[in-house]
Amino acid sequence: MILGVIADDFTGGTDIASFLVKEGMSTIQLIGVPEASDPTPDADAVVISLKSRSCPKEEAIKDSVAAARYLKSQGCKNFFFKYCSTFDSTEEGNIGPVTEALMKELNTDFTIFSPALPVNGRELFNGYLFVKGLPLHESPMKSHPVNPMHDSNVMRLVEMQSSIKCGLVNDKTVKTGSKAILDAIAKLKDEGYNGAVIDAIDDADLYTQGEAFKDMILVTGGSGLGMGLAKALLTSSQDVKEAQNKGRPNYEKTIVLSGSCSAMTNAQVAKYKESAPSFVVNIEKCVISDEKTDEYANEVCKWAVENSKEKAPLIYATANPEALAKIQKEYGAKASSLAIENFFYKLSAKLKEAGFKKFIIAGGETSGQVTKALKVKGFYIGPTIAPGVPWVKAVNEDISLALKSGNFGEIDFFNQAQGKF
Ligand SMILES: Nc1ncnc2c1ncn2[C@@H]1O[C@H](COP(=O)(O)OP(=O)(O)OP(=O)(O)O)[C@@H](O)[C@H]1O
Ligand SMILES: O=C(O)[C@@H](O)C(=O)CO
Repeated sequence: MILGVIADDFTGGTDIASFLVKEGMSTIQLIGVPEASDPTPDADAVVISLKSRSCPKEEAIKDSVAAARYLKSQGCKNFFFKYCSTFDSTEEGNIGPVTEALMKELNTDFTIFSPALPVNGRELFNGYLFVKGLPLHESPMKSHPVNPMHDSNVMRLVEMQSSIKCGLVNDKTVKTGSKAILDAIAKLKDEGYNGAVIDAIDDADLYTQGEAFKDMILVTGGSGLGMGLAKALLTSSQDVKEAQNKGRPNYEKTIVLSGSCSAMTNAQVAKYKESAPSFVVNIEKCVISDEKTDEYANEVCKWAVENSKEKAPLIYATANPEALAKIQKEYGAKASSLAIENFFYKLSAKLKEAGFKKFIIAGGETSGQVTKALKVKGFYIGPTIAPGVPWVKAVNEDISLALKSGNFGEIDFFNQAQGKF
């Protein structure tokens, strides 16, 4: 194994995995930490996807350290803690605490924070994160249902969450080259820093970062750095098609499930509804009780079977910021999001029983629930649908999935995913 990745959610895991595969690294993604007795994964890169992004820091630390220990036991020397390119972690978030715990576990005294993903509009300049040209706290991320972002300064976010003293390597230094980056880090270390945010405004910056950090035991960041690191770590050129083969999708009964309320998913849902059968989830029916949710999931599954024609039917809870604020006021933010997640969990198990084999899912948490319900243990990473969204094929079931991060993909994504790959 060349690289071990600990991803804090499912779509985040498939996102980085797709960039690794695109550089020619054969990659397998595992759901949660495997048992020691499970077969050793045979791939250049192993991505362990957790569901730790929004959970209390103690739980996130426990799961992330367990993942690091497993990777270590498989001979891994290069570790990557993958979180969202929009940081998705408020003052109370766990990126800082998990990073500190991983540094301790891996016995290293310095790491870097590099969330940028320019191909999807997430750029870092002077330590400030921008989303499609807007500072993070002014972007649609300000009204995220679980992690609303109110600060765009990544150094400040890291220091608010942890005891890491976090400096900056700015874009001017990155553009000077990998040696300049390492010199800047040596200087920061002398000044007592044990972490640094690294700017990147384009892919070239990320390849330079990969070159600089290929010998760093632990790096943290988004899938952009994964691309840079994969290129730097691979010693010979690889056959990308070959690396993607095991993850190519089957062509069977397909369903689209959307539990993301991101701006892009709202637009994608609106577009897809124009030409495909669609069903909007009634939150009221999901908050009453587990039993009622189960009954409701049966009803919705029946609708999906009856409406499974040429185009895959869409079932969505996706709401715009105003509608979401109203729901959250009425039922509570946590209670409503958990109720929707529980609904998608129940529904997907029923859809599988009803013969659906291809799942296109929007939203990281939602993908986590669906994957769990489908009893998928891991995936082979296949061809890319949009930057950061590959088709993946379950290692233990005849099921293909496209797990889309909330804001990823173009407006016609749900149609594109149903094309030929
Ligand atoms: N109508 C709704 N009312 C309340 N909560 C909702 C509604 N629709 C979705 N949610 C909740 O919002 C959350 C969306 O998170 P999810 O991770 O699935 O999407 P995302 O944050 O846009 O994606 P990503 O993490 O990949 O960027 C989930 O917990 C989901 O249950
Ligand atoms: O980094 C990203 O933007 C995505 O992989 C993600 O983590 C969103 O859930």
